[in-house]
Amino acid sequence: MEAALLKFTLPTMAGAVLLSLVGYFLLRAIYNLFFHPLKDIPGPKSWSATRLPYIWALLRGTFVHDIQKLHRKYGPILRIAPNELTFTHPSAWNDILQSHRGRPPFPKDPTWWTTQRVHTEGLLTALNHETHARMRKALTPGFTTRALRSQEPIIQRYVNLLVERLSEMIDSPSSGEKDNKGVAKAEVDISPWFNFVTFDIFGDLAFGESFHCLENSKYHPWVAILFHTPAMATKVAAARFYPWLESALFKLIPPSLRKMQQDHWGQVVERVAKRMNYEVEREDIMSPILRGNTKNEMSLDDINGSFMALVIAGSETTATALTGMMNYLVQNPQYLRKVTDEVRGLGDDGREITLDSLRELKWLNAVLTEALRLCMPIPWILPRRVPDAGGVVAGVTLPGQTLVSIQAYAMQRDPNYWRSADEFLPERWLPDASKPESEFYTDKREAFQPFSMGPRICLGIHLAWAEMRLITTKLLRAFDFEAVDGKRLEWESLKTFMLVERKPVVVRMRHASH
Ligand code: HEM
Repeated sequence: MEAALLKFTLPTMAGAVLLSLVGYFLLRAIYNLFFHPLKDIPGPKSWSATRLPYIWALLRGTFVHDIQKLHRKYGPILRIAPNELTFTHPSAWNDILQSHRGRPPFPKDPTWWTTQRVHTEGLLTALNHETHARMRKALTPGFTTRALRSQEPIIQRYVNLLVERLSEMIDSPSSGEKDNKGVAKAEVDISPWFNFVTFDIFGDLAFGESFHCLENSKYHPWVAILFHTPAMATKVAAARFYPWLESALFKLIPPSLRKMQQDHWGQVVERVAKRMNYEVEREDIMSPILRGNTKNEMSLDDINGSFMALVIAGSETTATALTGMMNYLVQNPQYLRKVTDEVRGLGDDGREITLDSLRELKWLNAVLTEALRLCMPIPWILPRRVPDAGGVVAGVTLPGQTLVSIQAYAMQRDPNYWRSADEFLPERWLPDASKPESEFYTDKREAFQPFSMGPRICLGIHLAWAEMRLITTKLLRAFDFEAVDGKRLEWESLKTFMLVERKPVVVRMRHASH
């Protein structure tokens, strides 16, 4: 009798729970569509009603491209979840990220930034405005143009090593070959080489020792782990939208990946401790922190947490921009010729090419800027949370707690702002392009903020420019580059998990013919 009752009640109860859940979701969806304060903001109904399409796009890595299509359809202000909007309106940069009349910028949304369980808070993950400002003040002296000058020999050393290693590849019987005129050549996937050089530079600048990626022609095991981090962080964030599911979803992350993360954190802590325990003769990023930290502005946890994030922020981004630039240059040989002629025109008197000599080169800066426009390394500025008092973005008054983000990739390719928006046209950044007679005169340059703005503007902007200019210049002076038929990469096909997916960019290289 009892068994029969159990048989009857269990399915009934399960059915009742399921029905209540469906009912709850249905009622929420109806509320979100017809009664929510954001109900009048344009956007697809399915995205406005529930967060499921958003999460699905995140997990598939198609988020940035899906949203780009939605912006084209619905305009620059778009509802992409019940309580979340995203913008391709240029004024969103200023409205969201700058301080206004004494109120700080909108804080980062904890869903994305709450420190993962294994490590401590740092500059990138600090949500509180005062904590962020304190850390930023302590870290900034290592990233000024003055600091960069004293760091230049380190950067030069690794860029020279990059050239040497690629040169060996052309001459090596295993990777190179001879063309029908007897000239040595090699087909090289250039993409990892940009990572090798930026990781090695950053390792030396931050921890006083290289990761030896260039020497070994492969990623340091620690660096390899970093490639999993953005995809994993995306999954963690997706799980956080349903807090009651979070623990269960965390368990889906493979234990091997969790262990990797813990090992990585352990290695950051070890490297930071090692660097803090010895004096270096040259200036690096850590020097000003150690010198200026007399009142303990940065605790050891703060330093560890900040350097953990800096390794990715400081290398993967620059490598993505360089990869994108090379991909577009080999597919557009007319611009490759122009910038190559320019950097080879710097002369060859045996003296080192200095960073200062590259600042004003117009084609060099134009191709890099155009690459940043089309291949934005951070395609989506992650959501900020409107404070309780509410706020205004792009002229729309928003209730407190609304999430707001900026679609940099979509904005930088929006035909409403850019002439021939999807085409690689570096001349739009030449000085003459700002004259009324130029076809690019109407380009909306304020829509382009590759390093963001406000108190959280990229800390490494000077270092990024220095690396991009020097690496491009030295490569183009040393080698002739060419596209390889059948191996062309379409940048638009790359997925995004916070950062842009990396795929081979195969180029044919020869020693420079001049
Ligand atoms: C082309 C290369 C780079 C691009 C396009 C880039 C872009 C950006 C953007 C858009 C942000 C703002 C993200 C946000 O607030 O959500 C940012 C922040 C940041 N970047 Fe970069 N970045 C680059 C290279 C670097 C380098 C080389 C470093 C350091 C070595 C660096 C360190 C940082 C740090 C620490 C932050 C956080 C700043 C803060 O919250 O105060 N970045 N970057």
